[in-house]
Amino acid sequence: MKDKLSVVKIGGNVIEDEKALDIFLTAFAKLGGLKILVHGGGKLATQLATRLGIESKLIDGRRITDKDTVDIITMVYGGLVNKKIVAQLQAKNTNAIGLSGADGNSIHAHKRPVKDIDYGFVGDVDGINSELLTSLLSINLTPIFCAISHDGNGQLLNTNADTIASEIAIGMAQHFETTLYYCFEKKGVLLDIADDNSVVKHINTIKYNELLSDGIIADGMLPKLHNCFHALQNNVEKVCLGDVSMLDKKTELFTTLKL
Ligand SMILES: Nc1ncnc2c1ncn2[C@@H]1O[C@H](COP(=O)(O)OP(=O)(O)O)[C@@H](O)[C@H]1O
Ligand SMILES: CC(=O)N[C@@H](CCC(=O)OP(=O)(O)O)C(=O)O
Repeated sequence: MKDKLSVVKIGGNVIEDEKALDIFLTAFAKLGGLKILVHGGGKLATQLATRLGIESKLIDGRRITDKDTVDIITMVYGGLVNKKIVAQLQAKNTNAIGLSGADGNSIHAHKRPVKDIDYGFVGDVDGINSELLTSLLSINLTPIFCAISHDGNGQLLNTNADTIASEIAIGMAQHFETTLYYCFEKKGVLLDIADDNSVVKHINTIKYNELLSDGIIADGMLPKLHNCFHALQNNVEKVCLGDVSMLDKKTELFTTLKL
């Protein structure tokens, strides 16, 4: 029998709100068993870029990452957001260790090839160092990942945090019975985006295709669910989407995805 592992991705709107972040980190600290946290911080990167007079360009939610932008995301994701989360978890008695994909060669990627669009320094993940993560977990450290990978030739690469979370879950699924949680500000996948309680509780492949063709899934939810099914197709046991009460088991109202 494999041990259980939870890989949790925290959404951008939760990171931005100090109170919501504190509530989330309290729930994450209390979560039993082995766990890994993944965060982005896209909106904060856009805000810093604006303050520095650098324009942000996103296509379908993916950031065009030129040389200046890779510096900004390193400062914001790898620095500010990652270290704040680690410090706050230490205060909640969780021995967290902050990592980018370059640290311990934990997430290896290659620069996305230019097709119609040149995304610049954006990485598509080749694989994760599951042995390193297993060792860290075995000495009671909780890895906290930002949305940065590396190419092995000295280049840091920007990688969407939802993708980092699903790739970590896939890589770890060979060692652990892995559940992937996407924790954001909504209660789950909603049938009606204006109705917070219209949660679709169970989604399988057939339901997923129905929701897609009915146009119920839009914006950030499109790549998120793509990542979810990619994880399920690659040995991840279960994927759940919901707000913080999903994590501290205070509600049954969240979305569970299975193939
Ligand atoms: N059917 C849906 N149910 C829930 N959220 C949806 C749906 N369709 C689109 N969304 C949007 O997807 C967003 C979550 O994706 P994203 O903006 O990438 O956030 P995150 O930072 O949490 O990854 C929600 O804030 C919501 O506005
Ligand atoms: C390539 C790419 O688009 N990377 C994302 C990484 C951050 C992220 O995913 O943040 P959220 O989860 O808060 O949206 C970006 O720079 O916006």
